[in-house]
Amino acid sequence: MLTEQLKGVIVPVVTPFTEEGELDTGSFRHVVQTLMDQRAHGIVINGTTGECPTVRPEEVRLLMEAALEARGERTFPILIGTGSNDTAEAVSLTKQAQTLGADGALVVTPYYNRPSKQGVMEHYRRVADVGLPVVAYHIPHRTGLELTSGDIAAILGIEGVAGIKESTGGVRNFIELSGHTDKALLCGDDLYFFAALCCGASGAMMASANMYTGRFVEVYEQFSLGRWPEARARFEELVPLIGLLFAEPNPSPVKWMMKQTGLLLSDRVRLPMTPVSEGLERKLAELLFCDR
Ligand SMILES: O=C(O)C1=N[C@H](C(=O)O)C[C@H](O)C1
Repeated sequence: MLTEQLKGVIVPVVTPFTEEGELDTGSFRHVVQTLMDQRAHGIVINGTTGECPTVRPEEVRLLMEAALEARGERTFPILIGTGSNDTAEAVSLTKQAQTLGADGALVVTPYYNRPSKQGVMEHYRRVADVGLPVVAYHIPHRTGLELTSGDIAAILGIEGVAGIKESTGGVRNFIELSGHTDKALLCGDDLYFFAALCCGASGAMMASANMYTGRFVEVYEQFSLGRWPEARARFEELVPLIGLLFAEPNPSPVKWMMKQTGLLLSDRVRLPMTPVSEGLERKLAELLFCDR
């Protein structure tokens, strides 16, 4: 069951493009390999950080093939983002993810059309019926749909839903859900990573962990060993980085950094996403420089 594997640092991987905006599967394979070498606990392909709105299903197939190649025989959960505000499409994308060999699907709540709670429940029931474990993704500031912890508990009660990625910008839902579900609670808000662990999260899905993955993993490892002050100290070291990576729309800042460190050949994003400003480049460079 995927639920037990949904812990630690799960990285929503960036989708590398060439300078011309074509998919760069070679860099993607290299990034996945690096994430595994740095002890990440899993990845998400085609998440928000993977620029899902502009990545086509055929490209998701190519990314998955590259990730499977990098994984080899290792145990390393690979999830694919299959969310849509059209239930039929979310079902179809989840079926595709299952066929491609994914271990689970990350399914954001239906955005923009603001369905009723009943509609949201039915959406998840239909997607979970595909038979691929589902991680629901609650991110009200992006979707325009806010759920209560009671609503989330109801979604977690659906058979086939393995966990929730929670990005409400706080820890209240972790406090209210922890101890009331055996499904995985994952933090999807990088700045709350340590706080969420303290409030019952089993791990996090964080865009920032594309960079310095091993350091994010150390926070989790220290926490798991009960060394909370050490975990907190490690996390505090990462706070300035997280701040800068979200100072402009994700994933442009993290792609820029990954290019500087040689992880990516290009920091190209697809419109409507735009490159980082020169001002932010300077701040990111300072952080990279100080780190050497
Ligand atoms: O790609 C993701 O999944 C994440 N996206 C969030 C966002 O961009 O809002 C941030 C989080 O780190 C993971």
